[in-house]
Amino acid sequence: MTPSQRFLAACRRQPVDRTPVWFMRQAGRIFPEFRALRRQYGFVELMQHPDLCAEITVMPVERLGVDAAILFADIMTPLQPLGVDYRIEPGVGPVVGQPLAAAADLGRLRRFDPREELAPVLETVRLVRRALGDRVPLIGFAGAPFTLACYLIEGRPSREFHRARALMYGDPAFWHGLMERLAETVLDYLRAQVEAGVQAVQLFDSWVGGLGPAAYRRFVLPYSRRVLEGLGDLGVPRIHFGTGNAALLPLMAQAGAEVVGVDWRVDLDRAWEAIGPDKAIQGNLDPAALLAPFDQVEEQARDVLRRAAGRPGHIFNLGHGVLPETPVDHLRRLVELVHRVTERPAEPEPEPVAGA
Ligand SMILES: Cc1c2[nH]c(c1CCC(=O)O)Cc1[nH]c(c(CCC(=O)O)c1C)Cc1[nH]c(c(CCC(=O)O)c1C)Cc1[nH]c(c(C)c1CCC(=O)O)C2
Repeated sequence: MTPSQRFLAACRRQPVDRTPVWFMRQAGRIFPEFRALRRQYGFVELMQHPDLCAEITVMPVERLGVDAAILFADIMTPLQPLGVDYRIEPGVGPVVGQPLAAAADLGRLRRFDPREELAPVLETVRLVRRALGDRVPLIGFAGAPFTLACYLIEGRPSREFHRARALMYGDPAFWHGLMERLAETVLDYLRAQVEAGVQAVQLFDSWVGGLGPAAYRRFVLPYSRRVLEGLGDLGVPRIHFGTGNAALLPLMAQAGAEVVGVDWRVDLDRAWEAIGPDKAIQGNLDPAALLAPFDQVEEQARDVLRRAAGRPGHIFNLGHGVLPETPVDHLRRLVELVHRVTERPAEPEPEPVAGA
């Protein structure tokens, strides 16, 4: 098995020579070169430069030795052609110019072809595939309809997304109309990424943990399912990630992905029981552990691996994105540790059959 096959094999719960590892938010923020670029370009402007985005995407593969690259873009990227004006404010996050408040606002959302209006992102995919060759696969991604709806309604990051949740219960016609448009947009965008060459996709539902299971089932699951099932004919593994509420895991596992990404608030073995043995699992080291001395990182990482117990279908990752102040060297040593601890003897070559 070559390193290039490890990640995709684990997504399909096939045996691997070492547990594959990559980190959410590995592209950008932790590298000084990225911070220098950001002094030159606004985040949205940077998206118009496929050559630079490709370079940022490939950087963690070279520096950290991870088993997959993730496209450098943002969950907000497809919202601009949809007609939503936003900026990324350093230290805050996405800020939307005119948040949506009622069904009448849905008329502001445009229909668009991602192949045309997000051409620079798709060009980044093609450049990265060329640069990586068969070293490691490239993961594409999008924000899930719920998490995007939260930003569109609140207008900026919020701890609990009260306004979004209130509108969800109080104006279901608006809510379902918005979720339908977002599901359609995200599906079309992800299909375009796969056509351009991404080899797996991750749907980020970062803020979904603010909901309980009944609300999730009614207001969110149908739309995440529409996106994930709508990719089914393309044959690429689908990863479905959410944070904050382990009680949602059995429902998230029903949305149509092969892999469920779990945060650090649940033990990996318990999470695997919750999603079922027919799913692969991704996670779940606490990103804050990486700010501690490396012997603590090692202890926490070994605990995750012990709970995975060598079962096929574990992709090592953090429970959420890499924190910006994480020492790059800790990440590099963590990749090496996961590979070393999980190394399995190569499968013996089958004996040639005499006379065949
Ligand atoms: C909620 C969310 C966002 N963006 C994303 C999510 C889902 C994952 C998660 O929950 O962490 C996803 C994302 N954003 C970015 C990527 C690129 C690939 C990667 O490294 O994983 C990915 C996969 C680049 C980025 N997206 C952003 C940056 C920092 C931009 C800057 O330099 O100002 C990067 C590298 C901006 C952004 N974009 C967002 C926030 C909250 C912020 C600001 C805070 C931050 O730095 O994380 C929204």
